[in-house]
Amino acid sequence: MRWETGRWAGRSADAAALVGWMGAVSSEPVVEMHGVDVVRGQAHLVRGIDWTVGPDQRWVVLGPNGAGKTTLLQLAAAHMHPTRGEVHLLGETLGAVDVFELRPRIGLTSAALAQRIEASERTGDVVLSAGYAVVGRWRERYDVDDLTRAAGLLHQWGVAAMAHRPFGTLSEGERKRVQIARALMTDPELLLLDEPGAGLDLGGREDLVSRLTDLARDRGAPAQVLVTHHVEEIPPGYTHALLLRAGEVVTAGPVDEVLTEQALSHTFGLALQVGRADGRYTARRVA
Ligand SMILES: Nc1ncnc2c1ncn2[C@@H]1O[C@H](COP(=O)(O)OP(=O)(O)OP(=O)(O)O)[C@@H](O)[C@H]1O
Repeated sequence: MRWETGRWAGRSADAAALVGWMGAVSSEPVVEMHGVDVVRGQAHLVRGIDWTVGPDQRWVVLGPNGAGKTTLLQLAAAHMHPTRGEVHLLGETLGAVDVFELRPRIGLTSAALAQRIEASERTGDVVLSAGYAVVGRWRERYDVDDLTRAAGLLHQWGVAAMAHRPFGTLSEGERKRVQIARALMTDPELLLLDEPGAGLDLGGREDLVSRLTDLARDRGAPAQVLVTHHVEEIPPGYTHALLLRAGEVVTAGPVDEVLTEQALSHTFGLALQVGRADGRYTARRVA
């Protein structure tokens, strides 16, 4: 397999400039949802969703447990179809496109995906096998470009030293970074991160936020959507926010305009005091 551009590994200054120029030229939305409902039995998982993600935008999706965040991400990953409404991804329409052709263009990390990785799988293979959208090596063939790209991503995400170790022996923080490297392996146009900070200690979270900040600020990087429960996990460089409560959008737009005390308090159903320093947010209950 081959990739046309080496966005992440060993990119030259000329190539970086070219990618930046191409990003500026292509302003087509990567995600567009209109009036989207997902219904299971009597339950509305999400309702009336209107949402557009541009190619150079970085979105955080915030909301309490059960708000519908994972459902929204599953739609954006082409892993779920809407019950009503329209979902357009990378210029294609869900329901009128072969999702198996669409999915390699979208990088996804989620707890459900992580659970499918065998503990005995070698860490390097976890990243490498993303090119075939499989978990676990079998009889796929990889060329030197594949190996170079996987090695570059393992290095970029600080897990190169563990490439030969079984995935199950890695710490939670290391596993999270390996999953992001895997999600980037196919050079996706859209990167979806479902709670990448879950289960990390303070050091692990800070390390992840700092790496995600670098990725957010990389002009050649894909559009990004990060789901979290915690404003502390929002990497500086994220441009937009969508607040979700009981399956409905509370508000969505530029991050500074959306993350107000009023909107966050309504979203989480408790009075919150919100702080911001050096591009990072904090929130705590009003005493
Ligand atoms: N198949 C289903 N049938 C009925 N209800 C469902 C189904 N799948 C999910 N739900 C419900 O839909 C709601 C939204 O679920 P979703 O996983 O999208 O929320 P979430 O915001 O990601 O939650 P969390 O933060 O806890 O992960 C939840 O109340 C969940 O119980």
